[in-house]
Amino acid sequence: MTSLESPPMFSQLAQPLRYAEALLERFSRLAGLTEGHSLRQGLVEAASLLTGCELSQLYLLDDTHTRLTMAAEWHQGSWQIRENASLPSDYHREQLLQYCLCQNQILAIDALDSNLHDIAFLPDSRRPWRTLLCLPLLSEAQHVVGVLLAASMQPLPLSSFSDSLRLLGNFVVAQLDLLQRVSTCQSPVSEDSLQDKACPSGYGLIGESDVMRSLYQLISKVLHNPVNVLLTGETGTGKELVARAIHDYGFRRTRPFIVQNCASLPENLLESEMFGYRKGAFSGADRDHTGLLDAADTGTLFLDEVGDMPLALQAKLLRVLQEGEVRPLGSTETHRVDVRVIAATHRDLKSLVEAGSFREDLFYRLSHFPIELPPLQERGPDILRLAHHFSAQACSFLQRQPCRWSQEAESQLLGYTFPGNVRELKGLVERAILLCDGNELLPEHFSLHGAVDTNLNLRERLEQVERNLLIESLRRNHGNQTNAATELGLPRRTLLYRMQRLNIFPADIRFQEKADVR
Ligand SMILES: Nc1ncnc2c1ncn2[C@@H]1O[C@H](COP(=O)(O)OP(=O)(O)OP(=O)(O)O)[C@@H](O)[C@H]1O
Repeated sequence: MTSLESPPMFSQLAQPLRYAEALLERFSRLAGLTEGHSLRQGLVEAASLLTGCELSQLYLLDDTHTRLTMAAEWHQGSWQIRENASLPSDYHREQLLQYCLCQNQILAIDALDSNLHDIAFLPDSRRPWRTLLCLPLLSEAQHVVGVLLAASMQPLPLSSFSDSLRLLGNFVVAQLDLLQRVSTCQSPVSEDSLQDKACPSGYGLIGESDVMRSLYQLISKVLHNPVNVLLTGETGTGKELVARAIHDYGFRRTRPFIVQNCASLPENLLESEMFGYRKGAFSGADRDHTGLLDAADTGTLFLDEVGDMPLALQAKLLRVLQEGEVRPLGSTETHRVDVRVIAATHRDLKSLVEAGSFREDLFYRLSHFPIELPPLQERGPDILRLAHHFSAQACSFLQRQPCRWSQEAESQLLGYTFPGNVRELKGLVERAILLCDGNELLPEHFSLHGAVDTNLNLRERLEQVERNLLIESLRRNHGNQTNAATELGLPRRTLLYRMQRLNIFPADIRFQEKADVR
């Protein structure tokens, strides 16, 4: 007979082969479990029986990694149910757990001393706790996601179990993860698959509604044709995204794509940014500076908020569009550039032309090919496609499991008007993911002022609808009550009276206009 040598993992154990057999048996038992709670309980039972400890506990971090919860406990031969087993995010009172979790360090203490070690979180025992083992548990991605603890009143050599128990603990973590993934796939909400819903539908944009299909049609017409494009539509409808799509899928895709927001700089700075300057052009111009039009040469220049461009600069831009010529500040010479200009605005350029603040000739030059982006409200089921896409994106960014959507949360989104369009939806979903401790998104994770609450009676519901309409109009008019009143066909005094009656405050009118980092 050949004798089996004990692997190093078992070398310090008194009866390595018996232990290995028992461990194997636990592995195969746990592998057959298909319920999360039996797996968690199975692990603490195994840890206790394999080590001979009277106590074993499993702590797991929630999906947001802010709360550590005791997921199972085995004490004095049976599973325990403890209330309030959830610990605050810094686990500061449980220094031992904190050390193990935050440092990803195995902790084995042979002589526990309650004066030295803070062990108040351990359950009361007949005799003092004497030895303790804390093992950080890792996910497949090697992130610490929990702690397996074993404690005894006996002087046990607990460190000799640490490697094998850690393998068992990590195995259970992987099984729990698998079960969660399977349950997410089987949930009725995700029947038509999160993946399908989240898939970009055209040119990297999400949306399959008729209005979005018409948009893709228009985009396809200008991909290989260098006409100037004017993108219009409410704020947050995706104008910049479309501009990028036209560049990325068009014949200039390997060339530069430069973005300039015309509302973000004062006139002289905008001019020097766009056209560049020569050394000495103005005080402080101590060297030549290349402008954005040169940087975008052979590529695309995206001019956002073009309606805010000062009149003097509009004349210079017109010259670029007509002649392809640029003259930097402080230079007497012009040079040629080959730039495709895509302009965007959420303002009505025609009325700006009528008001004399936008040049008519530039308007016609820019709007060779106008594309209007539909407001989110007109995109029907795309609202949920986008919502699923943003939640999947946020979860993957946070390295957590995809969240399921409850039907109530979905209905609430569908009943909301989204004055900030896709940008607002994105922000709401990202916030909801952070607020969601479990893995199902519920209405309480969204603070939708405009959503219809089905518990209200008819009068209250009508008031809610009226309130939303007023807020929308005020937001559209940047808080200007006179303009909002005109838009709503009300005398201003009536608008003020209704605002007061419906408790509309300035804070309700403001919303995050530019949540995205450019
Ligand atoms: N169809 C879409 N699919 C996926 N994401 C979208 C879509 N439309 C917009 N977004 C996202 O919404 C956010 C706002 O889009 P974008 O900045 O392009 O809007 P905008 O119309 O240019 O806004 P503004 O007029 O305020 O400049 C971005 O994060 C963008 O990626």
